[in-house]
Amino acid sequence: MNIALIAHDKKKDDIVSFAIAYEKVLKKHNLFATGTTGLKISENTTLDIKRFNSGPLGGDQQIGAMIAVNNMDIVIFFRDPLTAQPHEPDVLALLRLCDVHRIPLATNMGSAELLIKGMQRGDLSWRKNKKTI
Ligand SMILES: O=C(CO)COP(=O)(O)O
Repeated sequence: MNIALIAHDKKKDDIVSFAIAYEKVLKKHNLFATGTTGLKISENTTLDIKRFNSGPLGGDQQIGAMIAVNNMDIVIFFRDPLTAQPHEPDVLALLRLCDVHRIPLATNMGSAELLIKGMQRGDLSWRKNKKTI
């Protein structure tokens, strides 16, 4: 599976904790991240991650482009609902594309855990028959 990991600054500690907790599972998949999120995860785990630009510099859009061509299977995006982001339109566009293309999306730790556990038990195997909309 291709999995995107993204977090706003106040949620970086959460995504690092998540990556550490699920490192063994995540290691078996192709991981992608926005710039700073990917850096923090790399510094704290042994995970191999393809890093895109930082979010405000287009990283959300780069991940969105993968979603648009049906090349992303899961998006884990710990967004900060209490802080205005300079690139809010990009954030909304990314969330919107997940819904357009029916890509499983988790925006907090609880839902991310459910997604990963579901993936482990095969709940997302329908993603193997990747069809565009
Ligand atoms: O801003 C982000 C998502 O909208 C995340 O970007 P960074 O991982 O570069 O901090």
